[in-house]
Formats: sequence, structure tokens, C-alpha cells
Amino acid sequence: MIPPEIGGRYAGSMSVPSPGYPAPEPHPGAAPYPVTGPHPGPTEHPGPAGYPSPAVPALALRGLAKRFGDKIAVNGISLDVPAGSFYGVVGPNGAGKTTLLSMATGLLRPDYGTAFIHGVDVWARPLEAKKLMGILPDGVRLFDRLSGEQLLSYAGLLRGMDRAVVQSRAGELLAALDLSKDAGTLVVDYSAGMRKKIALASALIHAPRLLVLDEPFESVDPVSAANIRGILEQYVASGGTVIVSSHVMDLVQRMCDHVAVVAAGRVLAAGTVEEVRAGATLEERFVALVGGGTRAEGLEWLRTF
Ligand SMILES: Nc1ncnc2c1ncn2[C@@H]1O[C@H](COP(=O)(O)OP(=O)(O)OP(=O)(O)O)[C@@H](O)[C@H]1O
Repeated sequence: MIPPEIGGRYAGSMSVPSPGYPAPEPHPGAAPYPVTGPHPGPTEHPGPAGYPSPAVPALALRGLAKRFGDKIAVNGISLDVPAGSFYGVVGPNGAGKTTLLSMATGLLRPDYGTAFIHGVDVWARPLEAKKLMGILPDGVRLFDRLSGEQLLSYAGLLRGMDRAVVQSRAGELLAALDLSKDAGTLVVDYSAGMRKKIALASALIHAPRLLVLDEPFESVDPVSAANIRGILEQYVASGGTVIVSSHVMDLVQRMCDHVAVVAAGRVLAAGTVEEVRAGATLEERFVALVGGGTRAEGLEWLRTF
């Protein structure tokens, strides 16, 4: 039995789950623990300008929860990401963003709840769901004894793509991400930013309908970051959906049309960027929601030379 109180806590009507999905269920072997907060009611989500309001969200999370030992990393999150949106997930260190996105994309089994990619249950129909998405996970190792080009070919062939198509797309992606001259270099010899870019290319090669990118701009130089932003903006303009987690509020405010603020395993606010920031900057709103930082008291030894 699922605890009756499971569900996300929402700071307004902007957050969203739409009806039509079954109630979240605990996964086999999950130890029940109290997950607080009421079930959010269904709300209409406007699509981005120029797109009709889509009936089926690109990603629907229902009552996702995960505990590591005594630590509840994600505490019953339900959320809809509208198809065609550029969705930012922001939160302080340790907020539960990576845990949430890992459960949403089939990388980490939740204790409770499930996720639907364009209506397909990630945990009940994983192969179907995974065909629909491209993932840039945080901290997952790549097959780094392959060259960049080989890694891309591997990613494409693994998705059942035609070899000639894989080759031509790999060349285009390497060029777009400024990796052509390093195509034959082993990934183990790539810098952190180059690894990020080749992992992103691997997530894009099968032209998924949903991209889930955990910290895609971390370690990436400003020129490459601008290239990546351009690629993602075009992808969204042609109907794809992007979810990015990031700590850079300014970037999220400029790039995303929707945002969810996550802290301590819960959603504190979610909706369009305009709704969430409510006239302030996203950074100001974030600090107000999450709480001000601890002042650097003590540390006198650092100021005595
Ligand atoms: N495999 C694990 N084992 C134990 N605890 C974990 C594990 N993964 C995450 N946690 C804990 O769960 C909480 C959420 O971690 P998570 O990595 O999801 O946060 P995050 O929002 O992605 O953080 P950051 O912004 O620093 O990357 C943290 O307290 C973390 O210590």
C-alpha cells in the first residue's frame, strides 16, 4: 500500500499533474516511509508560444520518492513537463535533482511512484520509453576506451539506427560541438568539457522527442555553451522537449520557458519562468524560496595573515 499522504508539495497552482495516470505504487522491496504533502490536483499547462497546449506531457512524474538509508532524497514529487517546453530544474546542492532525473529516466528505481515519457511508463515499458528520450546523466561513466567518433557510432547503432545515417549524423554532431579534430582521440583523453559534449552528442544522435540533461553546461567553455544552447533552442523550436538541471539561474532564466525549484526532495515552485520568478529575477526568487545562505562566520584563521 502506498501511504495516503504521498505526493509533492506545491507552492501555487502552477504545478501541475494532469489526470489520467494511475496512482503511484511502491516498487517491490521498497520499505514504506512517510512521504508528506497533499496530492496536487490537475491543472492546465499552457504550451510555449506558437504551440497548441499538448494533451500528453513529454514527462509526467507521479509521486516519485527515494530514500538512501536515513536520507529521503526525493520526497514524493509529481510534476508535468509540457511537450515542446524548455524546462529548467534548479535547486541547491543535495536538493535531489540528480536522484529525481535518474528515476524519471529509468536509471534509478524509485521506492514509490513512476514516470511517463509521452504517456509511456518508464518502469513498466522501459524499452519503449527509452526510445523516446536522450539522456545526459551526471557522473555516469562513458565507454572511454572508444574514440569520440566510435562512441557516437556505438550510441547510434545501439538505438538500431542505419549505419550510414549514424555516420552522417555523427559527423554533423562532431562539427556542431567543435569536436571534429578530436573525433579519433580516445574519450579517456578528453577534457571534462569535451566529455560533456560527446555525451550530449550521444544523447542527440537518435533524434529523441525528449532530452534530459543533467548539468549540460558544467565544465563547458562559453563558445561551446553558446553552440549547445543554439542546438537545444532549435530542437525545441521544432517540437522537441528539453529538461536541464542547472545551478546557473541567469542561464535558466534566459534559456528556459518553464522551471521547477527543488529543495530537500520537494518541489517548492513550478510553472512558467515568468510565473515562478513573479517579477523578481529567478535568482532572487530562488534565494527567497530556498532560504538565504549561511554567513561565513568563524573562519577567522582565513583572514589572519
Ligand atoms: N547513491 C546514494 N547513496 C546515498 N545517498 C545519496 C546517493 N545519491 C544521492 N544521495 C543523497 O541524496 C541527496 C540528493 O542528492 P542528489 O545528487 O540527487 O542532489 P542534487 O540536487 O543533484 O545535488 P547537486 O546539485 O549537488 O548535484 C543528497 O543528500 C545525497 O547525499
